[in-house]
Amino acid sequence: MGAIDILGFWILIKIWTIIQDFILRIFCPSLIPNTDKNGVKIKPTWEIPGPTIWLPLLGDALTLNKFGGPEKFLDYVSSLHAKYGPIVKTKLGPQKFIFVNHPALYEEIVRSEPKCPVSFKLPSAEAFYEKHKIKRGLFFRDGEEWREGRTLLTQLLLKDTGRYMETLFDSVEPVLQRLMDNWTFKSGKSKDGHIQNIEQDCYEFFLSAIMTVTYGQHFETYLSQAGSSVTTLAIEAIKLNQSTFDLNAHPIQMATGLGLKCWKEYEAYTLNNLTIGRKCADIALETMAATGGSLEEFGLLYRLKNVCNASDEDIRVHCTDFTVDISDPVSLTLLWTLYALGRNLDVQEKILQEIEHVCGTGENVGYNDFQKLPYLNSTFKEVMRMFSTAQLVIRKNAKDVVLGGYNVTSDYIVALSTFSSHKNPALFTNPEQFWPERWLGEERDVDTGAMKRSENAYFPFGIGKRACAGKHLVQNLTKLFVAKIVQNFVVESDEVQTKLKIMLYPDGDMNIRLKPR
Ligand code: HEM
Repeated sequence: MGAIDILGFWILIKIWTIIQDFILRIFCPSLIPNTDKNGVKIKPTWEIPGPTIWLPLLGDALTLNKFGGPEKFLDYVSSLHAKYGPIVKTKLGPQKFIFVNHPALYEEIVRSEPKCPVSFKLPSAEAFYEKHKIKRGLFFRDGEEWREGRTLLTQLLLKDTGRYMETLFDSVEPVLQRLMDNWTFKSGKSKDGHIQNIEQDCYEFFLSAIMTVTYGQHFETYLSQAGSSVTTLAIEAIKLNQSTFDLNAHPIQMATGLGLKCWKEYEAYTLNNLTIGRKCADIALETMAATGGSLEEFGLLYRLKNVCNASDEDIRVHCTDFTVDISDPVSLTLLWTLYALGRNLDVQEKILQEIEHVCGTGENVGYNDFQKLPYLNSTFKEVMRMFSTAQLVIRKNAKDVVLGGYNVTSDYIVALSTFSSHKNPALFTNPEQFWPERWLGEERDVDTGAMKRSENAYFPFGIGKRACAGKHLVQNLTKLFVAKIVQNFVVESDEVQTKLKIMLYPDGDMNIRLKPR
């Protein structure tokens, strides 16, 4: 074979490779072998391990059903990781999922985030927006609109949190005291200290606390002028959560098209919430304009208007989010906190001893004390590890991304489960044990001495650029709550299992008993 023949053959092969690549790129883009910047081959999406999908319409829904259906979704995800490893591909109904469960993969997700990561919205929220086009806060924003809102909320809630936060949290003290009085009364009425309707009490406390922080101590006047009350908002928030769960268990087009009860309820509660929230913000804004106002009197509203220079429309939208849209994760966190304390009497005693040592017996614990209360801080971290109410962090990518050496096409949503990660025995010693001490030092493997815990495996408030903007607020509010509880009561609780209803719920009645100290 002469040199010309070899060259001809080589050219033919090259042309064939180009044609093959062209055909694959058009018809099966996920089959194209790719390489990363170090020349390492990137494997196609279909090579990601996962259950074989025999029924394209159902996907792996039958296996999920074997675990107990959508409420046991987290157990299903953990079983996939146990069987297939830290990166798993599956399909449930029409939705394609990639689940990841390793700190290195979370880091990759954060590293490859675009300037404005796209938010994941539940189908119910998308359908509501499609129909009503009401402007919403950060959760519902993307692109530049999100970036502007995020900059505003970062300035408001995550930066310069010293003296300003102290003032805000001081204003919560009377709200907390009212709750203690209510629970002292309720526990006295029952033989064993059982607190009736504790879930609603947690919602009412959170709503009162966040509204005090957002609008100042006169919030109840604005709320009543807007046509509602804390109790009504709490009851509707609980009902809204149920209808959101019911609605998302159906194909959304079917639910909206047939006007199913869950869609009608969801629509009515959401509309009502948004109307009340916006009215309340308007009334508070008018009152502040008329009186001049101060941080002590008008809380975040004052700061939004006078320090952050936010527009009235932005103020309406964000304050509505804080006050009528975020009650579920926080109220449930308070409930799980009581549960965890109730199962661990020794933890309550240690927190109380620490408080008495640092602040004195019976003294109010304030925002500035937290840095001197490491055991209280660790207890909060441990509650959020074991009972992280937002159990799934979801990313919807606008473009294909590379994860764990695989190309992940944009038709998949990428989901991280705190349930799987926070209970991974490779990363947390005895993960099923409630043990605040783990956060006080390093966790090391008993046999090898190697570092065990990875901070990156812990993400109760999400990861990357879209991580929770309200995390400081929640941390501090919950710590005030815990301090007050252990100063006033001994908490007891009966064991319950968990279930997923968008958020992490108790699977059964939460029996909390409070014995006054
Ligand atoms: C225990 C209570 C809470 C939990 C567990 C929680 C958790 C989360 C999580 C997991 C995300 C998504 C993060 C991601 O996708 O990576 C998020 C986003 C967000 N949270 Fe929270 N959150 C809580 C309370 C709050 C509160 C009280 C506020 C406001 C006062 C708040 C404001 C927000 C906002 C505005 C976003 C959207 C951020 C964005 O898209 O840029 N959260 N939260």
